Amino acid sequence: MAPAAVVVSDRPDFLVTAEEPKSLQSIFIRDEDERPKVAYNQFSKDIPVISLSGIEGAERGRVIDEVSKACSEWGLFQVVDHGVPKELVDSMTRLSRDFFALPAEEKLKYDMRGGEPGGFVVSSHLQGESVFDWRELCIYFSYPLHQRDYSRWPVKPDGWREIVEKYSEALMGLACNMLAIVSEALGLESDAVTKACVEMDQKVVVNFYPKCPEPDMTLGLKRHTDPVTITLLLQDQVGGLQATKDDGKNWITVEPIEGAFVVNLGDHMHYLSNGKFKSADHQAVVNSNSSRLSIATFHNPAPEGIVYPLDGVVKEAEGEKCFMEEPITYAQMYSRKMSRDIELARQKKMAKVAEQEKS
Ligand SMILES: O=C(O)CCC(=O)C(=O)O
Ligand SMILES: [Fe+2]
Repeated sequence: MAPAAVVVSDRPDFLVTAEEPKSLQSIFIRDEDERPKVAYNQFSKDIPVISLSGIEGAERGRVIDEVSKACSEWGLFQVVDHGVPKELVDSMTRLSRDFFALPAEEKLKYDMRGGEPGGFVVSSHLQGESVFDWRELCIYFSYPLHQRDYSRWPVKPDGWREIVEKYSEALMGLACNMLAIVSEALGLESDAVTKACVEMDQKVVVNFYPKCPEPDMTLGLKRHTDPVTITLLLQDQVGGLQATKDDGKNWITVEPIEGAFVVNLGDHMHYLSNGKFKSADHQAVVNSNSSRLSIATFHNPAPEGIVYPLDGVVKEAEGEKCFMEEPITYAQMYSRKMSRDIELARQKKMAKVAEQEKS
């Protein structure tokens, strides 16, 4: 039964109904070149798995070397022995699943389609998408603390709010530790990246990908790079996160590792490193056997934070050039990226219409 909510866009209210759909609505069908090329459960071991055990002591040098290599090649790696308590991760996962199992009416109390800061939405919180993603999501704007708006934090299931608070704090700690390692991997002081972020902003995005009737025709989350500095992603054991390091020619499915976080560098980090470190190029695929849960925790600078290669990264004496013409703010970087994405999608759609009219 459809919920009694005011539909303010053509975005569907929810994906999961009592009756599972037998086929995909056309709004979810991707062009052939965007569809999955590798199975959701054909796992690859190419993405490095790095143990953080001993990073405050004798192991720091090893971790820096491994992170440096992974960031130059993929902008992506997994970490284990990261110190985030297992019970916290387990509670966060269980309560997240419980949230998506709530009736649509309950989830839609936090409907984000009117542009509200946080809550529930289907497909994406971004405007202007021409094809929808096969996902439901719940977003928590968690940092800076003085901007936290608890009226957008779901009260159900019981106890989730408190767990999200603890989880977001633990992940802010891990993100700062990882950014210290990344700074050192660039040959800089450990606080170089966090200083460039001024005041760190954090968003916890809980992604739920229901079973999909025609998973080969669609994506759970289209190909993208995260705009942020660093993302910490927790995924369940189903599989579906895919990455490419050669502009989409070859894709791999990241092997789910119990209790690990996938660490993703975003565009901001790519710019700070003068392109030495990649912004991970990735997507999420879905399947018809089981639903999947992932929790992406994004960390980025304040809107006025400066996007420009960090002092000391560009080795001019070695003939290296700065690859940005001028510093811009993070807000500018973000809005340019969004307009570029929308423009590319528009051009693609027009080319497709022109092609159809010819034939
Ligand atoms: O679900 C996943 O594995 C990927 C999620 C992701 O890339 C994102 O939320 O930006
Ligand atoms: Fe992402």
